[in-house]
Amino acid sequence: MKDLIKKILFLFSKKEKLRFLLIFVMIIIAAVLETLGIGLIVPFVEIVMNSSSLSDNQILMSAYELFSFQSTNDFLIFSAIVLLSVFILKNIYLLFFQYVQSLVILNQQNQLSVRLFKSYITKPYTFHLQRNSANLLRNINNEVPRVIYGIILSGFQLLTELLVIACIFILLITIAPIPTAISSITLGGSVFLFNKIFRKKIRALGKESQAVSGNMIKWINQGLGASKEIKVMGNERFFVQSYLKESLRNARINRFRLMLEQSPKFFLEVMIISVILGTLLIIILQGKNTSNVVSMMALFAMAAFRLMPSLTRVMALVNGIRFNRPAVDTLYEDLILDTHKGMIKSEESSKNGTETIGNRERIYQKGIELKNVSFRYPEQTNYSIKNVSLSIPIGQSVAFIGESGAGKTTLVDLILGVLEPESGQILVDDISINQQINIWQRKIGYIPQTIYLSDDSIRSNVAFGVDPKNIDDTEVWRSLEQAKLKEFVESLPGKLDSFVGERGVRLSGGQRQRIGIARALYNNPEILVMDEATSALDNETEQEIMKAIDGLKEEKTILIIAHRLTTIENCDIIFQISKGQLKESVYKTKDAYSAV
Ligand SMILES: Nc1ncnc2c1ncn2[C@@H]1O[C@H](COP(=O)(O)OP(=O)(O)OP(=O)(O)O)[C@@H](O)[C@H]1O
Repeated sequence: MKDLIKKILFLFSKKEKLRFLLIFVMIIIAAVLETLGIGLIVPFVEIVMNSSSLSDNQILMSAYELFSFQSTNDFLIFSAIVLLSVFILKNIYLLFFQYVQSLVILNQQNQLSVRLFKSYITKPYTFHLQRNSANLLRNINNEVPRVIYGIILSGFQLLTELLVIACIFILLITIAPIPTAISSITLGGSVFLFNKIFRKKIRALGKESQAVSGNMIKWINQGLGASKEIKVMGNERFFVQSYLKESLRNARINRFRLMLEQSPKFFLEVMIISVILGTLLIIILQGKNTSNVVSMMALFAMAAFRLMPSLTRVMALVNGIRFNRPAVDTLYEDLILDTHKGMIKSEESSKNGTETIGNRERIYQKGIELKNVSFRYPEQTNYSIKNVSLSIPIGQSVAFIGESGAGKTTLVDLILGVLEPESGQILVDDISINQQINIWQRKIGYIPQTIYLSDDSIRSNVAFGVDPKNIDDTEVWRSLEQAKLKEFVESLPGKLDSFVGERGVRLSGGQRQRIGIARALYNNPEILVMDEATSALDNETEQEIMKAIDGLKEEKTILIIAHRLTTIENCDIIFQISKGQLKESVYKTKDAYSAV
């Protein structure tokens, strides 16, 4: 419990917590108004049924005298107006409360989802290598609402119900201490036992439900994501069956959960009836007179009538909170990791703050230098890069070659700064890239092996992640021309506005690759990094693009990972990588040689 509260408090800022406190206060006022409304009906009905009861009620009598009513009927009309006004005010308040509650709750849900998305998108690349995107999607879309509704809102409702129960308990214990004490112990004990028996099961179900909902998204993602391969292989059935299996697990969990939600009601009814009967027997055995017994009976029956739904709700809410508990753990773990990382990052940037700002417009002059760099992927024992030292002078074009799995992509990812070396240093113009990561990455145009295209226009795919109102069409056309795609785009009826389809399905493999190249060139980067970017192209197109890239050689530093010798024939330096190590360096131009 303490741990749960600590984690919840961590998830929200001080301002957000205050907003929740406001909701809680408003819930209590709503409960008081609800009770007041019901409470006022009883004396009103009493006066209607029997006007002489007016003189028995001190409060009513003083109101009667204060306003100097002439007859009971006048007083009745007045009471009816008061009662109606209380109900109108109460309902206006409740409407207002519902509005504030949905405003705060939905806003909080929104804020937490955005915070989580931001945290995922800014996490190190290694985080994404280890986590399945289906689970991240589930956390943002399903787990956040589970925390907001299943924990926060349920928590407030639980507190309100406990408050009501406490009030009724105080009332009962002052009127009939012994029967109340005995019945409370019996009832409380059995509720405690019931909870103890099912506590672990509910928590386990909550955890399982979390895993299952992630798996369900995963199977849909995989099935729809590889629809072509699946069609060709004809194994649609496997994916449908795998989804069905998870979906059935989900149904079983929900069936269990619903049973556990419903069963307290039946369990409590039996318990309350036994307690009332037991209490009556105690009262009778205590030898009190019959009229006293009848009024006690009425009191206990009324209390039971009010307590029953409250207790049922308390148990259902406690179960719900337990079921949804794993969602808090997941968000907490993902966000606390982010906070620590964020703290390190902000410390680093403040340390180098002056340098970072001062060099925003800097142009690299010397080169990139790797000093004894080693790297291992998380949870791996083998090093993917071992003790690599090399220099890349600015303005040179460099090729990385080597067998499949040699470590070329890993080495380039280290230079890009998306992976961090376990040991060694990567310097650009004698400064570690860690200390200038934002500036460094802004200077790079990167073309990966597989280009991710969004279901958007060619314009937005080339100027990827740029606000549409800031996109410069001249630059888009310029980069399309450099990527040898201008003619094709000009031939399309929609030109730059043409949509490429999900993951670019409306384009050929080569066209997709060239959009990727245009994207990397859009910002006119100083450094161009190509990871087998032309491997999907036919020889002729590749030659054409490489010619265009060669044309950029004067102004850019170019890093290319390539398999085909034709791709690298014009490079100044060739680094051969083998089993994570630098096996050979070939310097083809005098310039490159002297610069190293
Ligand atoms: N996310 C990862 N987790 C664990 N090991 C990885 C991961 N990515 C790559 N590796 C391993 O690191 C080594 C180097 O991989 P890398 O992708 O850098 O090779 P490569 O030379 O680019 O190969 P290719 O030419 O086939 O693309 C390989 O042994 C690979 O299995």
